[in-house]
Amino acid sequence: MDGGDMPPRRFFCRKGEEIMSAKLIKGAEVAKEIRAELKEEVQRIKEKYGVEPGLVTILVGENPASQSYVRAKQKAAHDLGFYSVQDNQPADISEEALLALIDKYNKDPKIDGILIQLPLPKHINENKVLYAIDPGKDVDAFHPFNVGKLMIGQPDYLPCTPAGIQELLIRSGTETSGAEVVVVGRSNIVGKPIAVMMMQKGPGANATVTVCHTRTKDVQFHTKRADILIVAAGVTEYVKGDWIKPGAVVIDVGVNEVGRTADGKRILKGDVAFDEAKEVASAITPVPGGVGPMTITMLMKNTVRACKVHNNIKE
Ligand SMILES: Nc1nc(=O)c2c([nH]1)NC[C@@H]1CN(c3ccc(C(=O)N[C@@H](CCC(=O)O)C(=O)O)cc3)C=[N+]21
Repeated sequence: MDGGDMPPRRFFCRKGEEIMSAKLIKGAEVAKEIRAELKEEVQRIKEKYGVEPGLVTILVGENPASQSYVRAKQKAAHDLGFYSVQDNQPADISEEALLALIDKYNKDPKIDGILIQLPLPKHINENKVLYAIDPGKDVDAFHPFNVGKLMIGQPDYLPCTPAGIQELLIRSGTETSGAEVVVVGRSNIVGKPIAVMMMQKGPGANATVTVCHTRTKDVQFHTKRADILIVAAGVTEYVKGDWIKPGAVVIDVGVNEVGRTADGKRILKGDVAFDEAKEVASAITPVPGGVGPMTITMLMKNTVRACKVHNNIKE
């Protein structure tokens, strides 16, 4: 699926210096490993304590991409043996009714994690909704309380996509301490939190971080200096091969649907021009099969953690 099992192509870049095609950081495989670990943990918790992690995913409206993400989250929760609820609401649900729904799940002892799929319809104030989630059930870690705790290096929950990225860096053996990390994108969901996480103390971090965004004067100047380049720009194939320092590790957070196959499957491309980048980087995440599956896995991990906290399970 991630097209990565071709023999490495070799070519010569500078005098006699052999460059190989980049190693693929296969998020889909790492995600599978972690889910297998989580599944065992869920089993153990069920047997020993008689409780199961409970996750509700709330989807407002009928955006096809959102539907497909929510389906993937539900499937993952089901596969791990969670108690999982899919709550679909019409696009014209009032903000008041949505807040009431959140309150219901805040009070539901079977529910450990509440995920409200973003984006929400325009008539609903996203901030108001995110504030309404009980921070202890905020498995996305989007509530300002959890954002604040992350900022001071005391997170209860890590935001899922940044957590997945950090896990991939750790498991691929990438040295982060003292590394020049360049993040392209400043969203609240990816760019800002991953920048904060990479500069904290601790494993998979201790980096020097630069954040580029739409008002950055010379993005390439920065990306060319990166030992680790994290791209969450939301623009298809934005970063070209010659923007990358030879030997850099490239994390592509983009998920851009560029079309559909004859049988209706989504054709996805990242925010990095993969074919060029893989000839320059030492390691790179593919799209699909890179960061995306890790995001969902970290959501599962947060939900298991929430279940343990809610049931006073200390192991
Ligand atoms: N409250 C909230 N939490 C989120 O975590 C959240 C959200 N809203 N809104 C949208 C974004 C996007 N997102 C993705 C998750 C998994 C894949 C994923 O698994 N992608 C697969 C491909 C899936 C496909 O084929 O469509 C892959 O990259 O291999 C992608 C994107 C979570 N988000």
